[in-house]
Amino acid sequence: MAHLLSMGVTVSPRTQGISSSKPLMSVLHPSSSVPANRRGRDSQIHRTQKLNLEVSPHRAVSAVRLMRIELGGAFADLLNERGKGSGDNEMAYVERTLGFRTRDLDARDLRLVTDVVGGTIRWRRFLDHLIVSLCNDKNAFSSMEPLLLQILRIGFYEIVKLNMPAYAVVDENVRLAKVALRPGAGNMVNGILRKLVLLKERDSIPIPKVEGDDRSQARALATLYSHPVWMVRRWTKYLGQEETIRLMEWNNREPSFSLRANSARGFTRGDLVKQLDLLEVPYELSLHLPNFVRVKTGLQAVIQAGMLKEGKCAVQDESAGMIVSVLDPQPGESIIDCCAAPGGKTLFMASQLHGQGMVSAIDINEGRLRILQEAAKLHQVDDIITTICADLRNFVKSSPQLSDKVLLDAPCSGLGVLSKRADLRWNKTLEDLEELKNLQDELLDAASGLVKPGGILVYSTCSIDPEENEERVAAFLLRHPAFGIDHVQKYVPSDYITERGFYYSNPVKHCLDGAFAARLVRAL
Ligand SMILES: C[S@@+](CC[C@H](N)C(=O)[O-])C[C@H]1O[C@@H](n2cnc3c(N)ncnc32)[C@H](O)[C@@H]1O
Repeated sequence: MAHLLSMGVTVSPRTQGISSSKPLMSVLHPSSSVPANRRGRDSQIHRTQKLNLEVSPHRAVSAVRLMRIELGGAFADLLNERGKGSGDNEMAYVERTLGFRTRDLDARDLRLVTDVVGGTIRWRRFLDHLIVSLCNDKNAFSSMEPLLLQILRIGFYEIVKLNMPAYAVVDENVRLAKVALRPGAGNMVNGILRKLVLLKERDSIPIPKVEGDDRSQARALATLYSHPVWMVRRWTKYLGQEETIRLMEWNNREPSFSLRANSARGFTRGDLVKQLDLLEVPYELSLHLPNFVRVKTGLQAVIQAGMLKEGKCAVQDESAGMIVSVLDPQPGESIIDCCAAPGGKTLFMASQLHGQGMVSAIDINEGRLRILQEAAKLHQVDDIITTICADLRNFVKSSPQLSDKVLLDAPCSGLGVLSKRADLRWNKTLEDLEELKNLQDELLDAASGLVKPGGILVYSTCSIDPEENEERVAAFLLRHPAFGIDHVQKYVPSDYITERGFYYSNPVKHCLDGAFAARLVRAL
């Protein structure tokens, strides 16, 4: 289940003359790869010879992970069991990339890697603004080699945002640059970081001023709160400047997570709470969903205790859980989940059928669908889930099957989950949004063809953008007069209901991910 949480990262490659398809090792150390047949035989000697006890492990691991994310389009996997929980896996990357290992990561190092990688990605625009401001030669930034840039970003983040002891941060990052690159790189890191420390001591870090016309203000806010300018402009238009700032502050906070006890395995919220107590993981009970608890810290302990792997619980935001509440699955019903993978909502819906009924889970992505199938077995709901790998738009043409309830959890911009998906803000463009809107319309048309007369169609997204939400529903209703809005008052708390009777969770107001759902009923 942990991979359901993977943070897909495809930050556009900052190529700087380096092809993103080249392995990182060949980029940094072209001659140091070890032939596969020698690796086993020499591994013990190799491990000891390459061990570097001077470099701080969390910084080496963070720098390499940031490189993988930015150059390789790798997955951040901030919560992935293999990515984060296993120091061995990380260390193999470090060794392949930097040419040495550090001592193994302990629990504190692992927490620091999560904080530093997530924070450095979130604050990238702001950190780069500071780095550019402090470079003597402005070209130095644009031509900076990728590893050096990541080391600088880490140092800046640790000093400015984590308020870590400044001179220790300088020393550690200088050492990393010297060992991983060359002495000259260490000197450069030393010069820039020391400048930053001085400015911080004098309280004169160069902060952009929010002034001038709308465009200049948006640019300054985008730097100050580290978001793309287009997002700031768009949100200012819909929400006003104050709310936009609050939203960006929310997106920059460390996210909290919710766990859903898997009732299909007979595991209750009471059982979950007992286990969390044993693991000393602090939690709050969800006010709205009986199977959910919120955890701010300690998710790693839950993962390491094997609770996700055993299918006892799943990580699922309450905002996503309430989309299932809007659909309101009942035992005996036939449900089609049109864009199902990796299956968070499919599994929750299936658990509510108590073994009676059927969920058909359709998705175009075979790999993600496989994750769903495995999770369904773990969660002991595989007997009532059928997976279908298809483009929904084609599936509907060939399928005569009509269902009681249809969920279309549409592909969307993800603008409601930027606090959890640290990198997402840098991957999305305004053009993506336009393309997505067309796809959402086509998928809505297709999904509506699967609803039986009197049946329910739920359209949902994890976006806070009205053009992906209310506007898509309004356009759909114009095209499909046989459908009407079914007010969600019976299904979610009133605080989450919009004027038009849709479900909407607002990150700033509800301290959850942003999500939207419309419940539409087909005339008899
Ligand atoms: C927002 S995600 C679904 C998340 C899922 N409902 C959950 O709760 O885990 C959107 C999904 O739509 C799928 N998708 C995109 N285009 C599709 C299409 N034309 N037909 C079917 N599935 C599609 C993607 O592969 C992706 O898995």
